[in-house]
Amino acid sequence: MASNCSLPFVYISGEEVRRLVGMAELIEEMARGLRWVSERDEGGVVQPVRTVVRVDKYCGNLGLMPAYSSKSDSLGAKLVTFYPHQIEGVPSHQAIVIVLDPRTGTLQAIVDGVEITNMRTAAASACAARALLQQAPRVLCIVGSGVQARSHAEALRIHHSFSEVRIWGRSAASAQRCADEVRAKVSLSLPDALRDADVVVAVTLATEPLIRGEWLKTGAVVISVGACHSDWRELDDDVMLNSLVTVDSCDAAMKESGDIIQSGVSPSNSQRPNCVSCRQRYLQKLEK
Ligand SMILES: NC(=O)C1=CN([C@@H]2O[C@H](COP(=O)(O)OP(=O)(O)OC[C@H]3O[C@@H](n4cnc5c(N)ncnc54)[C@H](O)[C@@H]3O)[C@@H](O)[C@H]2O)C=CC1
Ligand SMILES: O=C(O)C1=NCCCC1
Repeated sequence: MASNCSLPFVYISGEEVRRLVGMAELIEEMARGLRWVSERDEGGVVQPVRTVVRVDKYCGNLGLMPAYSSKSDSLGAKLVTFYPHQIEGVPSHQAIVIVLDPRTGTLQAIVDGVEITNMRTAAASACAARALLQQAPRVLCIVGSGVQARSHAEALRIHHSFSEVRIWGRSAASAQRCADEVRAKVSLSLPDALRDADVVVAVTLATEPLIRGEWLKTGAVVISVGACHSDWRELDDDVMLNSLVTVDSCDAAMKESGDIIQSGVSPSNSQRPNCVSCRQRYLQKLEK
């Protein structure tokens, strides 16, 4: 169902989102949006770090994510729940997005946010890979075999032709299903999956470090998507302390990224420029 014309606003389903938005186009939109965010005041984006309401009784979380962009003149908010202890048949992440008229504040649309979250997250990772890779990558390793594993396999192939895509999952059966769906190879051992990988995507709900620095190729680009809670981890201290750590928002990373908070990496340390705009300045400095 695309919309209900008897309502004063439209409802856009996940299927409709998928039909209306292509991944390649979304990657370009994300690149534009990330640039505006990095430009701070000049970019015209007002996007406070999200508020996360903990639903401790059920080990759940509710994220409230409002934003306004003056350049695209768009106003809205996403409400997202993430419940790491999955119940069979219930997605671990569920969301809706509301779109408001920026001139009046009137509700214009309610959009299913599940598909948006799946696609947008992977599109942002594809932008990061494109910006950070120094040369054409050969091997992609995806750690995790859920929804984000699938969307990342799609998004990262748009700008790169990998000769090998590997999937590792803690459940071999789930990794195999995911690998079959995305035309990848399943790896039963994590160190083997990571060996010589040029791009590594971490998309699990792990709460303890899974990926060790000693298993990574020097120069690998590691895209950390999970561990988006101060209590969660995916990367060990070796990875965090011996890498150039680049984030989209220093404020959000310092509040939410378990890998950054618990390893003690500081985005304010100028020797390790950690946000996209700091990195751009750093790269310019290197070129001089
Ligand atoms: N940074 C961002 O903007 C976003 C981050 N995420 C995060 O990405 C991660 C993946 O999300 P989805 O694919 O949607 O979730 P999902 O529930 O579809 O898949 C999660 C995967 O993690 C695996 N897993 C769970 N616990 C594990 C453990 N201890 N060790 C190894 N694997 C484990 C599961 O078996 C499953 O393969 C989550 O942490 C999620 O919160 C999701 C959306 C946006
Ligand atoms: O940005 C998002 O959307 C999410 N981030 C962290 C986990 C829930 C969804």
